[in-house]
Amino acid sequence: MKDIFRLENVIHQYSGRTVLDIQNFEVKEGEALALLGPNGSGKSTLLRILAFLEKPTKGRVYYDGKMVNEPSFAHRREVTLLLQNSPLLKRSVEENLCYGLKVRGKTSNMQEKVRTALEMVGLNPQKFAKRKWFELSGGEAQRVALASRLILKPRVLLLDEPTSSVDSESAKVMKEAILKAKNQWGSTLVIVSHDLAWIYQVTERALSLFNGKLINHVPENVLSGNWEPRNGSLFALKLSDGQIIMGAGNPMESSTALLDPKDVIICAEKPEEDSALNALEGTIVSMNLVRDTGQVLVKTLVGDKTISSLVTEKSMKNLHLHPGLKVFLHFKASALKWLQ
Ligand SMILES: Nc1ncnc2c1ncn2[C@@H]1O[C@H](COP(=O)(O)OP(=O)(O)OP(=O)(O)O)[C@@H](O)[C@H]1O
Repeated sequence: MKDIFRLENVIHQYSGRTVLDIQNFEVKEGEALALLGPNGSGKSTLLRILAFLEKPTKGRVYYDGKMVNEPSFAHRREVTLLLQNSPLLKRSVEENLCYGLKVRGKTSNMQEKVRTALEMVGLNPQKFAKRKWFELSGGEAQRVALASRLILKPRVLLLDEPTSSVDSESAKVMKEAILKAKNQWGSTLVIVSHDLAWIYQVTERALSLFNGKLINHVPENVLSGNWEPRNGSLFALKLSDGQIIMGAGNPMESSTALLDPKDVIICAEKPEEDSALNALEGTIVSMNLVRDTGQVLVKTLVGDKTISSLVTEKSMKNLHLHPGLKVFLHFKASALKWLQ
């Protein structure tokens, strides 16, 4: 598969403050990529750069193998962005859907295309085509916004928190519509979402952003705070409930550690005391099946931190894990990796 996007040494700043710093980043044509990361880590900024709505302060952006200096109409008509609450035109549903086609001069068979696009997002065309923008629920409005992108059969569909303010039925229908676009037309998908269960059902690869940097392909635990030196090469981070996380290594200037969820083991009982091993007591707050892997991403609240662990479905059943359950998280101090 060829690269549809390639970014090289991209830096983006607002008022002199660097919010993105990406050395290399590629998106393959036809793939579905998840962009994860905490609030303010730069995900939306990266999507706006990919949508050619912003030009990075420094660095090179390649689209379809060619470096883009000044984005043209041709770029923008192939790449479309859907936001959390994408505004609709103050017109009927049908007119909203036709707008993009008209701008692109694709005015043949518009009625037919409107019908297909509405059906794709689970809205009955007879019921919805003539409705005004204010005669829709939040979920329906977002589905219309998605349909108005899908009708264009976009080469690239960028989605920024597409389901965060919709009902679960709309989220399910939107997932199916997006997958159809990928499977039928080969649309490339880049999706930002905090809904891990939803995003893992749509995407096949995930990258995480932290402080504007791409750090990993799995949802990492980011443990930041005041790491204090302890005996030997151990450092300690005190949590709000008095428990302490121990990390081994040399944090230097950095005060942020990454912990792979695969390295965090869930135990029902308190493990034996060992300074090189962490054993933290917490309460499970959520559990999501990770698509195709047979693993479950379990989030546990420990003091003021939420720590994710990946467990197999089998051990989930053996341990009778469920939200609300008190558990112990077990991981080696050496499992922490320091972000420089
Ligand atoms: N137009 C802007 N002007 C100034 N600062 C901005 C602008 N847009 C974003 N920022 C800042 O850039 C940083 C990255 O923001 P961005 O919205 O890309 O993060 P995000 O990961 O999408 O966050 P969230 O998940 O909360 O939407 C933040 O510190 C934000 O305040």
